[in-house]
Amino acid sequence: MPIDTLLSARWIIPVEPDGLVLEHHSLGLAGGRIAALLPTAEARARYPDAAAEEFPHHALIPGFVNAHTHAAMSLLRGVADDRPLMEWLTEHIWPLEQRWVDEDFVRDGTDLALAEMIRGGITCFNDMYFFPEITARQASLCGMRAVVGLIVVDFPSAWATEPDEYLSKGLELLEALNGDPLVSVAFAPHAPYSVSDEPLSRLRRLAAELERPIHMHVHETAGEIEESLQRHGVRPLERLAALDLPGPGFVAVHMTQLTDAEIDLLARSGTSVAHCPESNLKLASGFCPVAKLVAAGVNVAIGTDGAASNNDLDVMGEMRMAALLGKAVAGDASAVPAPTALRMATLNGARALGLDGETGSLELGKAADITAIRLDGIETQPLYNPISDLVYAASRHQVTDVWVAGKRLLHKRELTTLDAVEICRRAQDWRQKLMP
Ligand SMILES: CSC[C@H]1O[C@@H](n2cnc3c(O)ncnc32)[C@H](O)[C@@H]1O
Ligand SMILES: [Zn+2]
Repeated sequence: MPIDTLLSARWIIPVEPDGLVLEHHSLGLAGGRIAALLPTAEARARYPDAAAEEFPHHALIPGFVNAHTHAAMSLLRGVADDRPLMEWLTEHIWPLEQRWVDEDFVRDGTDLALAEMIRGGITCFNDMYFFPEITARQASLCGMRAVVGLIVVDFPSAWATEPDEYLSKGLELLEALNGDPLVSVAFAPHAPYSVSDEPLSRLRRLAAELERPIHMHVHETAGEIEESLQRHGVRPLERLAALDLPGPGFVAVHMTQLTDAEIDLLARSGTSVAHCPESNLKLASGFCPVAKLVAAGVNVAIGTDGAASNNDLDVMGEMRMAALLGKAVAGDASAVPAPTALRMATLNGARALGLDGETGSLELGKAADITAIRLDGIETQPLYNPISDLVYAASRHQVTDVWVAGKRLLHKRELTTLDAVEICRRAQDWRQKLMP
């Protein structure tokens, strides 16, 4: 296919190979895919007919992958701050969800999250929430890449009443999305403490048969371990291992409580960890031992969690926090260096979701999921090393342009497929309803 678009930038950071920074290079796109990566002078001579765009002060990087979120919870941002997980969930969030969550809530909350994520350079998110068909529809309408969770939980909600119904509705969605180029599904049992063995075994069999990932909160707090020891006589991961859940398609979210033997189990099984440092800090859940996991060979990705426990959907911010916190927890300033943090926020997220053949790095043949970040402002001067600036100094406000599968969703900080004014108006309506 002939090159249709040439994006020329001061820096291109492909993420694979690790740490590489290319100066004055261009990406050639063809039909929404990366078809060329070469020095700009050569690219201009070779592809004179391509639509050319210059990014003279920018780095082009792979779009960020948000490996764990609850997009629609953006409408609950700030409703119950400064509480620990179980009090936050059982006394505030779950009652609000029982009262308010319906198709309209998920539509408007997802749109708000999509707008925030795109403006933050995110091109793919892994979601877990009620009414996943609405999340899938909204992601698809705006052109975002998404993995939508087929949720399973023992308690009833406005979406389904019991595990069998959650699973059968989920399978209907899987069928409806079959062949969708941007939106796919993962099985998403909520947590070990909220899903019983029987539905876990059933979804584990389905996930293997249908080759879909499993996405679950695991070992989020010390209280979760205590409760499992009392109820089941074993720690949650041991129970999940007995049910054969850990494996290359398993995405374990949080993982703040880990023994060395458990880290070994994660590494041996090929399980990915979705690290959500800001949510873990805000709920005082604990610290994920990222440096130990990386050293053991575990694929560590980065998630924001929902906006009700964070309170933003900013993967760049999480990437910086992951690098800083990783060093502090390890007691080693060389732990989680900047290129590792950038890889966690991009390619490792794609790998956790089984999408590393498609996205997560700027490599030939992959989808053109690209983020442009301007690095000539005061905040990133003088610039010695663009990867250092991206991780330790820059912020999401420097993101100017975002493409998913070659389609530009953000142009000079303006959303091209979402109506920002209408999204804010609807968010305000919800605020009025929830807290009149
Ligand atoms: C079954 S839909 C997802 C469910 O998860 C809740 N949730 C949001 N953040 C967290 C978290 O950090 N730990 C556990 N559960 C969380 C959300 O409110 C939905 O009810
Ligand atoms: Zn979560």
